[in-house]
Amino acid sequence: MTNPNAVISDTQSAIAMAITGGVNNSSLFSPSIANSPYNINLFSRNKFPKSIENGGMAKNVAWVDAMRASSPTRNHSEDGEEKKGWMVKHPSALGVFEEIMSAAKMKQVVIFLDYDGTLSPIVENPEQAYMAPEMREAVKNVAKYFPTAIVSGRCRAKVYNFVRLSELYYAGSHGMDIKGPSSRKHQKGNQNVLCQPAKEFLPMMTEVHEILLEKIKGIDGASVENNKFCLSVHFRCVEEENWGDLADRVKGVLKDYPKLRLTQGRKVLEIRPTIKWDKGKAIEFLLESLGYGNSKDVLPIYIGDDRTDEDAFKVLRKRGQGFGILVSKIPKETQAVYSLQEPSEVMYFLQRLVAWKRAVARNH
Ligand SMILES: O=P(O)(O)OC[C@H]1O[C@H](O[C@H]2O[C@H](CO)[C@@H](O)[C@H](O)[C@H]2O)[C@H](O)[C@@H](O)[C@@H]1O
Repeated sequence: MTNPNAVISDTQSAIAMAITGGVNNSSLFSPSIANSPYNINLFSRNKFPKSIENGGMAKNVAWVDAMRASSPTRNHSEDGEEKKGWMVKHPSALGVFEEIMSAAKMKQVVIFLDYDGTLSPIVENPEQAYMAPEMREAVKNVAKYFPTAIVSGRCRAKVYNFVRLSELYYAGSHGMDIKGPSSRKHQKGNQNVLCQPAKEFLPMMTEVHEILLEKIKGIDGASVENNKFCLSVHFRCVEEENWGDLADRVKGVLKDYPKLRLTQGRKVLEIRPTIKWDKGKAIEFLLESLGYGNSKDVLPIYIGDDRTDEDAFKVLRKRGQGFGILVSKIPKETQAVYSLQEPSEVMYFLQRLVAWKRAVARNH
C-alpha cells in the first residue's frame, strides 16, 4: 500500500523544485509550506531527481509535473486504502460534528470560508464559479450567529459579487485586502476594518498583468485574472503539451520582478508580492479585529480546499485553537484537522452549525 503522505510529499517536492527552478529557496514560498513540520523533508535536495536539476528541458518537465500535481484528477485514491488511512487522520467534520460542538461550548465560534472549491464547485471558467442559492442561504444563516469571513485568492470585489452578503468580512487577494461588513444587519461587525498590506505593489501588479496578457497570447485556453494584489494565470483549459511553454513565459516575465513570487493553486499559477502575508496572517488580523487576539474563549473554524488555505490551517494549529477543515475527495498532506468531501458537504456542515446554535439558544 502506498503511503498517501509520501505520494503527496513527492508531488510537493516537484512543485517546490519547479517553482524555484532547481534552487531550494524557501523564501520564495509561503512560510507555512516551507516550514511545515509535515514537510520537513520536502525541501531536501537529496529528494529531487537528478534529471530535474539539469536545467533546460528537464526543468520544464518538473514544471509540468508540478502543474499536473496542482489539481490531481480523480483516481483510485478517492475510495481506496490510501483514502481510508487518510480519513482516519483527518476524519469527516460531519462524522465528528458532536465532538467539534462540544469544543465550542461557552466559546465564540468564528467562521472562515475559502470561496473556490469550498463554497462553489471548481469549474472551467473562473468567471462562472457561481455559488448555489442554498449555499448562500447557509452562509447567510451562519453569519446571523457567528462572525463570518470569506478568505479568497480572488480580488475582494469579485468574490463579493459572487457571495453578495454585506454582513460578512471579506479578505480578498489571498488575505491582502481585508474589509469589514458593509452592513450591520445581522452580526456584530466592525465596519471600519480595512487592511491592505501590499498596497505599494498595486502599480507593479497592474504592470505585470498587462505584460502577462501579451505574453500568453497564442497559448490556447490560457488566461490571466487580475486579483488586484495578486494575479492568477489559469491553465485548466490549456492542452497539457503547452503547460511547459506557459510556465516558461510566466517565469520569463517574473525574472524582471524579484519582488514577486510564484505559487500554485488548482490548475493556476499565482503571482504575488514577496511580503510575509498570507491567509494565515489574514485570519490572525481578523481575530484581533474581532477582539479575540489573545482570547481563550474563541473557536475559529476555517474551511478551505487549496494549498493557500494551509497557511490558515497552520495558524490555527499554532494557536492551539479551533480547527482547519480541508475540502478534498483525495488524500492530501494537510495541516487541517478534519475533512469534508466537497462543497455540498460544506453546506451541510454550515446548516448543522446553525441548527446546533438554535438548539443551544432554545435550551437556555
Ligand atoms: O482562495 P480561493 O477562493 O479558493 O481562490 C483561489 C483561486 O480560485 C479561482 O480559481 C480556481 O477556481 C476556478 C473556478 O472554479 C477554476 O477554473 C481554477 O482552475 C481554480 O484554480 C480563481 O479564479 C483564482 O483567481 C483564485 O486565485
